[in-house]
Amino acid sequence: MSDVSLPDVAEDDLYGPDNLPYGVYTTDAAPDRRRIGVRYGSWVLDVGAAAAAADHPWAEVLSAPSLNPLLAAGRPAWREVRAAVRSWLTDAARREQLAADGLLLPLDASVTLHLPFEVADYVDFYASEHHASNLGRIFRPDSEPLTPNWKHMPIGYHGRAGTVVVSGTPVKRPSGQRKAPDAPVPDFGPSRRLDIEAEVGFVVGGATEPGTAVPQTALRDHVFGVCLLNDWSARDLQAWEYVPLGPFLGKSFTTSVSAWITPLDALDHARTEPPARSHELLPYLADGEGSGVEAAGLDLRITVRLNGEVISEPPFAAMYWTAAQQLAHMTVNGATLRPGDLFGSGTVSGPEVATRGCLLELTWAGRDPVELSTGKRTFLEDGDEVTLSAWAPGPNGTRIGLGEVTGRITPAA
Ligand SMILES: O=C(O)/C=C/C(=O)CC(=O)CC(=O)O
Ligand SMILES: [Ca+2]
Ligand SMILES: [Mg+2]
Repeated sequence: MSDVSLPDVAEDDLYGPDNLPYGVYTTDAAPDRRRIGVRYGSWVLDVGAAAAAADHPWAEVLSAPSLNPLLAAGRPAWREVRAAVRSWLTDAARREQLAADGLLLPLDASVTLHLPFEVADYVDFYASEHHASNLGRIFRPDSEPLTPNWKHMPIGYHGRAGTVVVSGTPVKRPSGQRKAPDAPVPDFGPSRRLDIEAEVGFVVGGATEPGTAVPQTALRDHVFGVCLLNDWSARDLQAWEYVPLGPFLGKSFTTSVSAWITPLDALDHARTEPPARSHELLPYLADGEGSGVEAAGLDLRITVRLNGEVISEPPFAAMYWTAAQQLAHMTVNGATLRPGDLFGSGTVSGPEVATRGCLLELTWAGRDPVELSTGKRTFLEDGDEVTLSAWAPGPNGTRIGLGEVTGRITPAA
């Protein structure tokens, strides 16, 4: 008889057998040995060691210190590994054996989670009509809220892959050029308008050759899974620098992602129709019948907490552009994909105030502070902690947890 407590999950666990997200962890006993883990309830499976013990064909890829080799292996590998892990973890005797062998460990303080993949290229989109209209009104009050291109293509920019960090990493307040609208010249100093952006990140695998356009129908061949993403944004730096090339230093200092990557295959019950289109789309972006991709929208329910208090609940189902359209658009010019590419959805904002995904919108540029039990907030103060969490509908009324991404603001140097 083994003396380990039985690893099991309740039916309503956010991390049951229909979820099985991937992460990378170390233990206090082996702090230098990064391993790929699959989360099962409040347990983590050492999937490389479990696959090696089972002589699984993808054992070598699963024994890497990051998810990149698995991302490179492509969809057939993702499916085979997911099916194998599911079969191991839904077999109670096998689970008990894995725990007895030390391959299924409690997710406790002795386990440290790391950035699960090396980020190749990072792109951030701007796909919520509510967010884009609100930002247009705030940043460009004398123009139409949406630019003329907005409903014809998913607008995006290339971000800084090297500053993507895992949940829990402190976020140092950036310094830079700030210029108030009525000031004659800019000054330099710590951002006074530090903000969040609640987003969903899409993790890409399966490389392409230069010159290849990836159609929407290939979404599942290239999107391995989703994470939560906070695109920390210094609004004062951004407002002064962004004309005419777009966001730069105001967003490149830190981008935080959740430690667990939920496979796209775990989100089948969350698929939804995107909103109705008011403009006819070019064929490579057409949805519904024209695209061959049914229901590429996703019903993910996000919660934003500031110092533990809920300040917003952005609905991902309200996004105008889908991940399939974003993937098709970012490769339509023949740009390659690399394993580890990451694209952000853009800030997720719904139609109501309490569903807006950033403080700039929630407070209308500081005019209407958010009320916390500890006082009012316009933008973030040093010591503030922001946590995004989310879940999606799963089979039979269950919920699929998308983990959380958290970060605390530390003072500028
Ligand atoms: O409209 C602008 O000038 C700027 C918009 C953003 O800050 C958007 C951005 O990072 C994209 C997004 O998250 O939706
Ligand atoms: Ca953003
Ligand atoms: Mg960023």
